[in-house]
Amino acid sequence: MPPQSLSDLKRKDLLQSKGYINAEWVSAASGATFDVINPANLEKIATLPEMGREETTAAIRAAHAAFQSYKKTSARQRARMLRKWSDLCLEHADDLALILTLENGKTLTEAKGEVTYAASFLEWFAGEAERVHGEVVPTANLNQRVLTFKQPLGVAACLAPWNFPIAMITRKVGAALAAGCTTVWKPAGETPLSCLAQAVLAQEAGFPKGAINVITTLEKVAEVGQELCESKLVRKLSFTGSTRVGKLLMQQCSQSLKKLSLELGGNSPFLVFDDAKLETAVEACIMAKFRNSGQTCVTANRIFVQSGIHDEFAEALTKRIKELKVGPGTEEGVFVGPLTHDRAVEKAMNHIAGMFDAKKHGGQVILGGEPLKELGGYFLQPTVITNMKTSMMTTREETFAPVLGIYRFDEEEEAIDLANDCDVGLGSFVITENMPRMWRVAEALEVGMVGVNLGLLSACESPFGGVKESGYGREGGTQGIDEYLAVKSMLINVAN
Ligand SMILES: NC(=O)c1ccc[n+]([C@@H]2O[C@H](COP(=O)([O-])OP(=O)(O)OC[C@H]3O[C@@H](n4cnc5c(N)ncnc54)[C@H](O)[C@@H]3O)[C@@H](O)[C@H]2O)c1
Ligand SMILES: O=CCCC(=O)O
Repeated sequence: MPPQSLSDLKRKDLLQSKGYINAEWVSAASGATFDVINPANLEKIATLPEMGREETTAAIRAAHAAFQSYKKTSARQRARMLRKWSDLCLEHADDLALILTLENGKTLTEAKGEVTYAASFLEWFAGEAERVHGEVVPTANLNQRVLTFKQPLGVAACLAPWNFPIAMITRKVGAALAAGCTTVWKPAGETPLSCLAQAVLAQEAGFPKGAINVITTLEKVAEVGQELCESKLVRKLSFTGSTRVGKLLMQQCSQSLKKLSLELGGNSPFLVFDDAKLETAVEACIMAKFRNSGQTCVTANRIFVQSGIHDEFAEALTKRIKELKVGPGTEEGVFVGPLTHDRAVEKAMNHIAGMFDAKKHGGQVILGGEPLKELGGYFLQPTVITNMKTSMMTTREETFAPVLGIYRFDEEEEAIDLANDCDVGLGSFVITENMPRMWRVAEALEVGMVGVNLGLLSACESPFGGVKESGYGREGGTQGIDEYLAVKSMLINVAN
């Protein structure tokens, strides 16, 4: 039987119930706490300090003090610590996955996949650390030489979301520490435990006192966020989460003109053309839609299907979705776990049956459409709606749930226009066997990432990020580390 509760952890010290500041596990000065809830059964699994401005300031100061010596470490030293941290993640993958499943809801299989994904960023940035270099630039003035080098920005605030709490923290922190920055982490209040477990492993990997600090908060998130944005000691802020909060953080960072990376909401189009292989289209759609129960920033949100394959695709997809088992992530065979919090269920139900609902506008719910209250947690039936119209709410806003709406189109240009008629542009998927079309469509889509004949856009080697209101900056890839570095140029007089 798979592990079921936190008492099944093999390494008990991975479960921490305090914040982490300057290499010490600390409570909130006020003594306030908040509870972490298992979304599969709504039971309390932990109680953590409700930290605010005071603890955030202390964490920033600790990171700033640590930066003075950490910035002088060699890239090789930093790479070795990152590699060790990566190895520790893989060694304790079962425990990390269990913590993740219990606080986020995703299945143990997916959680293990996320741990491997998280570790891959640490290994990737270990390599990148040693490849940071400047250039010698030819000059018109022969009495001068110009060269550049790159230096760490300073303290980096890393704000992780609840949908991928382990991988999003390593994607940010791995790059920051590789670059020579020190860090303050702010996990989402729903899922702080897996970040704290990562802090335990990072500490074990040898990162010095103050290089890693973790602030835990649920109710005081606005206060903590504001302090991280406004502090002049913080030189970089990286946030993954909603566009609403991303805009707020950008405003708050304007006073200190911090460098920002914002990986915000998406509304990924999934385009199936008549020439697609049916099985490829169905399997890619299952992955793109049902990974993490639809709570992924690149989740396929608008499924555009060409008329010639539309009915066959809708039928095959619905048949396949009926096979997906819904239940707690710790149960064997489950493919779709609960949503992570009650707001997610509410939002999805609004998209299906709210004021601007799909049903009212002529959508046909051909599968699901209701919460699964009898399961005891934040569960929703996997839902398929056909006859989708652009007037519906889910056309404009990502649903972030296992709700799949299918739109019909006739021409390639029409599909591109529909896909681009959107304020955000993060992920996209194109299913076609026609190579010239693949290029045409990929180049025309206003997004940061395109998946062709697959349903997953996640790889540490590939730059991850968006355009439009999906934010800016890239994480992972060769670009990821540059977000934490400043280029300095040096002009040298070589005249005799
Ligand atoms: N891009 C992503 O990976 C991602 C992640 C989470 C949510 N979302 C989108 O956002 C929608 C709403 O989700 P939600 O209800 O959790 O969103 P939200 O806007 O309430 O919060 C999003 C995240 O921002 C943090 N946050 C909230 N207010 C903050 C503040 N003032 N300062 C600093 N951090 C703050 C929260 O801890 C949370 O992690 C989802 O349905 C989805 O569309 C996207
Ligand atoms: O949801 C945000 C990140 C998902 C991913 O990296 O695949």
